Amino acid sequence: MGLLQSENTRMNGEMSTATKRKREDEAHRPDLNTKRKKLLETRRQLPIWSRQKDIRAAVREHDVLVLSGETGSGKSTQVPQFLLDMFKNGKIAVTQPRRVAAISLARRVADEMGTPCGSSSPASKVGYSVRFDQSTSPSTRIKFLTEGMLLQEMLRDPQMSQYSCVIVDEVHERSVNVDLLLGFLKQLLAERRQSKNPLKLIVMSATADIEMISNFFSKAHPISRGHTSADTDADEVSSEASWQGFSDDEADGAVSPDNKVSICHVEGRQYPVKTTYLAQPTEDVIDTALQRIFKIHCGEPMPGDILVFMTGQETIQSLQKLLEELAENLTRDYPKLLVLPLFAALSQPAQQRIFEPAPPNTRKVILSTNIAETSVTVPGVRFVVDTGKAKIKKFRNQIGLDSLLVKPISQSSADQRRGRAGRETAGQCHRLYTEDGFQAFEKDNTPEILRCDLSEALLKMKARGVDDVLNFPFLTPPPREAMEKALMQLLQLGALEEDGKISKIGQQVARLPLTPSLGRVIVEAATLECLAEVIDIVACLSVESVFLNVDTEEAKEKAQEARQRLFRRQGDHLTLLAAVQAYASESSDRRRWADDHLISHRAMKGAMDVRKQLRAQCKMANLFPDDSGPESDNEPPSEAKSDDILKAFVRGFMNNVARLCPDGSYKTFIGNQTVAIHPSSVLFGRKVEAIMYNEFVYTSKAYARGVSAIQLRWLEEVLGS
Ligand SMILES: Nc1ncnc2c1ncn2[C@@H]1O[C@H](COP(=O)(O)OP(=O)(O)OP(=O)(O)O)[C@@H](O)[C@H]1O
Repeated sequence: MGLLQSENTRMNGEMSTATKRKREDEAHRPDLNTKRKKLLETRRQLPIWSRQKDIRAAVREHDVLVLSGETGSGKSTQVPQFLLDMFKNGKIAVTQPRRVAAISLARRVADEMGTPCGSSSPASKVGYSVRFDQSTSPSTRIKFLTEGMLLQEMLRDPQMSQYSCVIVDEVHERSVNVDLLLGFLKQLLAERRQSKNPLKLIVMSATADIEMISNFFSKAHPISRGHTSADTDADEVSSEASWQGFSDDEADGAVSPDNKVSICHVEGRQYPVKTTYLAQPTEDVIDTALQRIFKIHCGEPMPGDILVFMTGQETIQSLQKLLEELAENLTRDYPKLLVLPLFAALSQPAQQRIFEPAPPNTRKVILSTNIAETSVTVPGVRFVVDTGKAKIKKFRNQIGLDSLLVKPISQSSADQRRGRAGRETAGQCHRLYTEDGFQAFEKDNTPEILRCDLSEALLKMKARGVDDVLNFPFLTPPPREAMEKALMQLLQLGALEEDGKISKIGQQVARLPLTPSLGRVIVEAATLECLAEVIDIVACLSVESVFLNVDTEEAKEKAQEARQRLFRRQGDHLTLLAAVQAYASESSDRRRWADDHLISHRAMKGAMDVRKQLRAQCKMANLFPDDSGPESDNEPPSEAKSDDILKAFVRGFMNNVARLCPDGSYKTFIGNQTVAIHPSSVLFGRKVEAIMYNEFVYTSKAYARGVSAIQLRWLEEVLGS
């Protein structure tokens, strides 16, 4: 009876929650509708609007459409909506290179369609899926995903049966993931062509090599005709009803499956962007950026936010500090400045702050890496300041590792950056390099597949059943040597069997949203029964730096004192664990605790999010010893467990081990390169038998970051296992 009663109460509770949600949905509906109607006016002005019939016809005609069009012409937001009615029985997937774009586009398209976004309501038609954050509903019809997430989905459902159409957006970025996706999709198109559920593919970009992509899929059949935003075809957009219904008779089912490719080009951009260059190259780009930002701020009328493209987190944070100091001295004659950073390691909510309007009489200045370069529209931005540089991942053969190097961007990237202005009104793009400098940039981005470690890509291919990776249909085949190296690494990790087939461990690693090395660490930790602790550390490694940078001597002393209790003599990994555990067990005021310890509260919140997601994923994969998941949250590990934690890391990072040499330097096992412990490490200045590190960075010299002391005999032990 008691059970029944509580069951009843639970059901009543559920019913009332469902009813409440329905009521809330209904209460919001007029709002959503008003917003939709208002946005419809804006959408009608987009250059792509008048091309909807062409685009639908092209999709109907062939399985593949390659669509090019200026930045801001409306590709990412409009094409999925144009096609929605053609695919009544399946979803549309839209891939993006980065999560910030996937989320903001999902929100925008949901607003344009007058539907709630993501998991906020079971009726929501638009959702998104990015690493560590999935937000969809049972009614999702259009799903924005990062390329990596679609690849993950492909492992679970190789036929991608839930999708009738895949849109691969911003293909010019040529990440490894996009190249892999195109190869898989080419194979899948052929397979599904024979089935009752054929697949359609649309590949889009403003700056990609259209011919090369269309040749990859097949011979091209151009259907393009010159068209500008002024050529609006009145019939097509005459009323809201025609937009809603799309019941034109060519719609459903009328497909002509073949392996030909349609090409469509949308001409015209909505608003002009004035581009300026420096007369002379600059020596100090941060200082030049600072001056330019203030020149715009003090000289240009409000409103008008500024988006600045920088190289990475460190340069962003130093410019942010300078800007904020100077902004304090501005007289009341000028508006206030609100400086917002944007880089990949920032937590999702912190990234989303850039989309919120600035307070009254305040100009937003967003300091971003290239993650805001494509696809995003930051409302309010009129001015783009481009330093012309980015951090690029490059595989260094000698040391067998990826490292990040600061390099000039490509012309295509520069045009994408410029394209972030002129989206809501006329804009300006301030290029902090000369016009000759621009001409000297490479035309397109070098495909990542030609310059980075391929182990993650190859593991994904193996997990998807591609055994003969050397003969995979790559858009640009990577060098054979790089492939062989990656296969060797996977073999070392135990992710492949001797015959090259994926192992059970490999399958487990491939399903985790982590690099093969970190994934292998997790699987090893499960065996060594220290999974909860290792997840805490991996969570910290997946977010921005947890320990705040301190630059003055005084701040350094203060930090040293405050953090003393957290520091572990074994190095950074166990120190991070101590920090997460102390933060998680702080029950009164976590923010104050973080401030007192000069720890980033934002990073810690992000790490807690990642920890939650990773725990759930490991539980699903039965990696915890029992069903219950991690037992205790915050118990400091014993000495033996601490060793096991580090051994788990050694298993995944065997190639990142260096031993102490008689001259006091550390030399890598592979490549015999000298590597110094980074000043940010708790091991900085210490001499230990050997070190293991997560990252290799090359600035003034070669540094190891994320470092712990290890014993050389562990290597044998770990390899033996
Ligand atoms: N979040 C937003 N807020 C305000 N306006 C937006 C937003 N998202 C899109 N828009 C408007 O819609 C237009 C089209 O955006 P969309 O992303 O579809 O263009 P695109 O052709 O894909 O551009 P790109 O190649 O630069 O990604 C923008 O120029 C802007 O006017």
